[in-house]
Amino acid sequence: MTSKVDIFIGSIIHWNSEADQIEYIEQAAITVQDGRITELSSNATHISHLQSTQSNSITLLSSAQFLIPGLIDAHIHAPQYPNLGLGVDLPLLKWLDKYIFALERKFEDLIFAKHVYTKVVDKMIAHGTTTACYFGTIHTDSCLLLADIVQSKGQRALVGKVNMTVNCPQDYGETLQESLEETERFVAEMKKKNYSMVQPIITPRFAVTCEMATLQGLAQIASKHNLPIQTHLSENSDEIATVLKMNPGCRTYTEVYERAGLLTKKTILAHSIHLSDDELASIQQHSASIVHCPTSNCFLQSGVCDTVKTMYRGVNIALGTDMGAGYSPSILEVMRRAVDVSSVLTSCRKKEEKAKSSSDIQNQDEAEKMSSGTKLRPPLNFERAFQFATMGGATALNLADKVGNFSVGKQFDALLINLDAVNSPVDFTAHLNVQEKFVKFFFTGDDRI
Ligand SMILES: Nc1nc2[nH]cnc2c(=O)[nH]1
Repeated sequence: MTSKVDIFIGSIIHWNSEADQIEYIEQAAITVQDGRITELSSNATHISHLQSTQSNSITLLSSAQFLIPGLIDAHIHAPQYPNLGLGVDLPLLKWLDKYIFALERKFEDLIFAKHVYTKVVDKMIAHGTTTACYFGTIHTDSCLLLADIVQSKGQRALVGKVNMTVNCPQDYGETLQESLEETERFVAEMKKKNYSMVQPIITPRFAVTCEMATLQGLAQIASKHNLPIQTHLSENSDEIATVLKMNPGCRTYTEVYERAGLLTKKTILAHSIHLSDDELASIQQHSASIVHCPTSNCFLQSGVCDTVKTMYRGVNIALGTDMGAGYSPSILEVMRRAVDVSSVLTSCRKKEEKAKSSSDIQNQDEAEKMSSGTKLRPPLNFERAFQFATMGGATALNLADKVGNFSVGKQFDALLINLDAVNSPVDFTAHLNVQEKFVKFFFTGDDRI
């Protein structure tokens, strides 16, 4: 029996990993068999011989349309969705105490959990997130329910049961034994479900709410089942101070995770803002990834992650909404913010350099030369932000053989963008080339009321 072949002809944009650059193809043909890409051609004419075969369906994209890979949100708290946009008044630790722990506690109730989790997964899919890495809560059964909902809606995801054993509110926390036993139960139940799209991920919340014994116990479970790990790292200065006080033998926050055995090539470190060069080197040596969450970092006044430096240190970067910190369920919005915060960081650095060199050498002309010299790298560009949201995310989530771009052999995991759709923020004009179409899509947000 021959299987059905689908062919899509038109403009595509994706990250070409071999060339390490974005690829804009004006007239591509993607051939898909049983959900997998079997051919990608930049010259659509060669597929004419297939058109007569009955089992083929051919989709011709209009000049206003193009395909991009599905977007990847590598850090999102599903239970915090009801808090989206609320609680802008407090920094991280106070924000968790005031808004988040009380909300997450409610997910013991499976009816409430089903209501929120159905809405959040629908919302993510509506924003083009075809793959997500979710934090749940400490409640094993509601995390299993989240996995059921994700699978039933056809999203690809990693789902984590959160662990927190110290510095917890009275009514939202676990003992060390409960935490490890419930994690084993979560993993066992997920294995039984054997979902095609959803996998478990080990999830120590962060080193403020997990003492070394918890971190080590979870690292052992991850190693035993060969599972990925997600946690938060170096998001906020009070958080870092607390972690270092709790672990006096460690010089840095990253070292706490390293000593626990939590840094692996399947480890995803959300935020990772205030890292020293040594910490970046250690993350790079373990081939762990970081998740940049600029909307959340602005919202909680956490600081600015230097993505350009992180990238040049050889660390893989993904993007995350970090919902319900922040204000947006959209990875497209996160891409734009990543570009914005990097531009601001670069211009501040330029100013600092200029001030430093003018006070150093007391010579305005020299100062001018130095400030625009080679020391400073250019800020993040939109194409690299797109790489973070696609291949960067796929690499972080250990899914680079399945999603992230349109390489042959991967799943056909794609978004059809139509600039001419009803209520499109773009006034589409036919003369746009494929690159201009992409730039319009990238930068043209629209908040009409
Ligand atoms: N942004 C954010 N940071 C955290 N660090 C520990 N828990 C959280 C959380 O829920 N959100």
